[in-house]
Amino acid sequence: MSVHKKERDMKLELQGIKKSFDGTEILHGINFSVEGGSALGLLGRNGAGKTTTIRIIMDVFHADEGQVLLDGAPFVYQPGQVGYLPEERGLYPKRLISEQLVYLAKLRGMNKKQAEENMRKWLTRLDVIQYENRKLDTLSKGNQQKVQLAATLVADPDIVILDEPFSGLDPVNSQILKDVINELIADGKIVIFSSHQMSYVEEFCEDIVVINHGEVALAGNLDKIKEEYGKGHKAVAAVGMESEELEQILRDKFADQVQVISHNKHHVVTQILPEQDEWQVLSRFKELGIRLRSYGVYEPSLNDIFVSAVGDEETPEDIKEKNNIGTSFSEFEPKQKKGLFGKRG
Ligand SMILES: Nc1ncnc2c1ncn2[C@@H]1O[C@H](COP(=O)(O)OP(=O)(O)OP(=O)(O)O)[C@@H](O)[C@H]1O
Repeated sequence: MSVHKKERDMKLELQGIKKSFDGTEILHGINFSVEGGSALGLLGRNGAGKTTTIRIIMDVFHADEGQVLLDGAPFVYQPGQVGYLPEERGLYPKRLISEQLVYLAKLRGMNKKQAEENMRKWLTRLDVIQYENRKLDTLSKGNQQKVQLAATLVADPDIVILDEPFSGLDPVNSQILKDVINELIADGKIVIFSSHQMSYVEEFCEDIVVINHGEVALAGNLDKIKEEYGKGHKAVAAVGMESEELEQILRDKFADQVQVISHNKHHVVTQILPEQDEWQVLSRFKELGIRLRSYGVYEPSLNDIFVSAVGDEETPEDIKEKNNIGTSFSEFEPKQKKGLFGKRG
């Protein structure tokens, strides 16, 4: 809202956030920050602690330790300043859409005229204005979702937190929402976007934070993370061979020259071992009669990065073990971790 600080200057920071429920610590010291005019992807497996983190920002829960800061000062939650689309949507199914939105806008500090104008503005922008005098539960799932989004944005919040906003939207409506999110970013808002749909995260999040078992497993600028992650890695594919078969050959016959990092349907990701020569690796393929279909720079997807960061660990002990001996992200570039990763513990 215009009464708040100019959005573009804003910086929201979480410092050392810890939270326990019934004596069990769920968040072990969450640190991240996000600035106005950018979107942060808040990622993590189910139960990692994303919603709990958001609820602390929203002042639903108090942190046991740590603090939330806005521009360096303790953040005092004000309803008009933050728009939150929770995973479990919050509107009343049996009430008129227009009434609910106007009510929410007034609750968040707007006068009646502003509230009515904004209700129409957002219903129009999201292409659901034709339903303003209908009850929510008479709309299709996708249109209900768009009304929920209008309710999130109705008071023009400076900070927008969206939990799986694309769920239930068809491609046309997804495009409308993508455009709206890009407009929010261009307007200088802080956008926190929590989703398991990596393609959307890649599309508009400048930075990401991956929470794993209540800890920040990976954080930073997404382009830089991709660069770091792909550094020194080659994606290899061979003619007439599935990735699994090629991976086995690499493990059996190339163990002195390359390390296998991972594989997917299309290729095996490798790293040449120190002191080894790439040309010798290529000639060994030739000696073994393996024709390469492709051999080139590995460009990781966010999905690859996410899986490497959180793996399939079930316990913190597994994470530690994996970070020491496995193929987790932190192993790839151990000396480059500083500044890119959040601290553990
Ligand atoms: N009010 C609560 N009381 C007790 N435990 C809770 C409470 N809220 C969350 N938890 C626990 O905290 C952990 C993190 O939950 P949270 O909802 O933050 O995960 P999430 O990352 O948002 O997961 P998802 O992707 O499935 O939504 C879970 O183990 C959950 O059971």
